[in-house]
Amino acid sequence: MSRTVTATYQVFPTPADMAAASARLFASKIEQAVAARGVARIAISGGSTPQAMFKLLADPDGPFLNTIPWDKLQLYWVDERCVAPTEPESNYGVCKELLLDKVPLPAENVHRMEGELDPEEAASRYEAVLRNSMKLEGAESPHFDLVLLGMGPDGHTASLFPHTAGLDEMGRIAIANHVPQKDTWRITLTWIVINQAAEVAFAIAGKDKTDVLAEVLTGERNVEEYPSQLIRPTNGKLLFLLDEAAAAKLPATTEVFTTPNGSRKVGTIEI
Ligand SMILES: O=C(O)[C@H](O)[C@@H](O)[C@H](O)[C@H](O)COP(=O)(O)O
Repeated sequence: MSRTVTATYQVFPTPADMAAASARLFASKIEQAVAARGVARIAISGGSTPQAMFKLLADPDGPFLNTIPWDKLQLYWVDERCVAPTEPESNYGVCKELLLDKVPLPAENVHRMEGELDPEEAASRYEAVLRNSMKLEGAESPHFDLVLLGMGPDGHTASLFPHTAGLDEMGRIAIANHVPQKDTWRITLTWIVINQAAEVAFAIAGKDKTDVLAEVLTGERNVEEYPSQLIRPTNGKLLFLLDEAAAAKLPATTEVFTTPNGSRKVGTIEI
């Protein structure tokens, strides 16, 4: 029996409630990390799910913009499409529009993957960015305080898609991964690096994720088919922030916990 970890899942009524929980987690991890070490290192994913969180973090009337110590945050990406930062598919470009252009996060604290470059060159350069910014030596691995992930309806996370070579990369920090399903290349952190984080949180919403999430969390282990199953933090916490739709086929939650916006359901699963 290989190593298992306890995944905690918190279920919120709507995608907006789940996004609010993601924003609270983002802010609280920064506060905790800065209190402990004077700096917070967070890696974020792209796609559509994080966009509501970006808007909440940047909201001038919200609880985050003027309370997060932005100058103490070092922001990284989990993955990037191989496009220029000005393209609509760019994970960095979307985050820049919705968040970076609206918050006082110093430009030198923003570490984007250079999707406009040759994929392998971009991956190598990103490894150097991580090594330099985290002052890594030798074979030291990056340690993020938080890695925020999404999950595709095919069970991929980051840009680790089913049956792609990236799933077998164990010795690198960041790689170029060819994704035949999309006839494209992506730049992505490896699952080995993601699992070194102090906390990994999936933010997942929508009925198109119901079946795949149930497979990932309660089905047979099949990481080639469901790469999200590779995410089992070595010493960290694994959290799933879900809306009711995405969580519909998970075991009924066992407890209720309260948030600023009311009580929420929580469950745990060994994976
Ligand atoms: O570059 C990306 O697209 C993401 O990093 C990817 O892994 C994303 O998290 C999932 O595809 C879910 O995407 P949605 O949030 O759009 O469902």
